[in-house]
Amino acid sequence: MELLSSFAVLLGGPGSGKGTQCLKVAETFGFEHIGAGDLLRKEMYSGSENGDMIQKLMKEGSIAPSEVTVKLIKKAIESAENSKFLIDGFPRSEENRMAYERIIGAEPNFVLFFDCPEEVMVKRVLNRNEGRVDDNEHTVKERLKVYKAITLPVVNHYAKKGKLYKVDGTGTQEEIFERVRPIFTSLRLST
Ligand SMILES: Nc1ncnc2c1ncn2[C@@H]1O[C@H](COP(=O)(O)OP(=O)(O)OP(=O)(O)O)[C@@H](O)[C@H]1O
Ligand SMILES: O=c1ccn([C@@H]2O[C@H](COP(=O)(O)O)[C@@H](O)[C@H]2O)c(=O)[nH]1
Repeated sequence: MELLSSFAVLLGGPGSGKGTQCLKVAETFGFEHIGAGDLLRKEMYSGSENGDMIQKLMKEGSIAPSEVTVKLIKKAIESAENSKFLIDGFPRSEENRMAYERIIGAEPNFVLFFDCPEEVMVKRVLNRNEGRVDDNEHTVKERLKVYKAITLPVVNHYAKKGKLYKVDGTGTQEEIFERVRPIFTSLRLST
């Protein structure tokens, strides 16, 4: 897709801090932040025909069909004025990744992976207090199972390709951003 000049992906478990760090990167380095979960939540509340299906999957901690998520991401890329994108929380499965590569025709320049202990991630999710349908003890446990079985293979794929930057996801938001900042500074992605 010609609209993409730089394309970074942020992955990590539930509550690892992807969304929080994406906002800081977007503001500091001028990227367009595309949150896959945010797009799905918007679709869920829009009254679309997929709304009930998305809500059910989110409550279960499962992953939405690739065509649905890729279509939403494609639309967000096409309607953005920016050509530098941060994709937050996608691809979540090898199937997601392959669908994205087939439909959008692009691979990320690099991938940040937030490495965070489970107990820290669970605590953050349960304290989030944003009224999300998946911020409860049952769903976070299911999300962790999905993350380990289905998302970590994607992380390993990018590691094998030499595209993965592993970031310690513990500490304060500011401490984590000071680990993220040099990665974006040193890569000097095109504008
Ligand atoms: N370093 C941090 N220390 C304490 N709390 C944090 C930190 N980073 C983020 N949080 C808080 O933890 C919660 C989860 O963070 P965030 O939404 O960024 O994670 P995420 O990886 O995008 O999660 P999810 O995949 O569930 O959407 C939020 O309430 C956020 O404000
Ligand atoms: O690519 C994606 C991204 C998200 N989901 C579903 O949404 C929730 C919450 O996602 P966040 O990125 O943490 O906001 C996730 O557990 C999935 O149910 C998805 O299906 N595909």
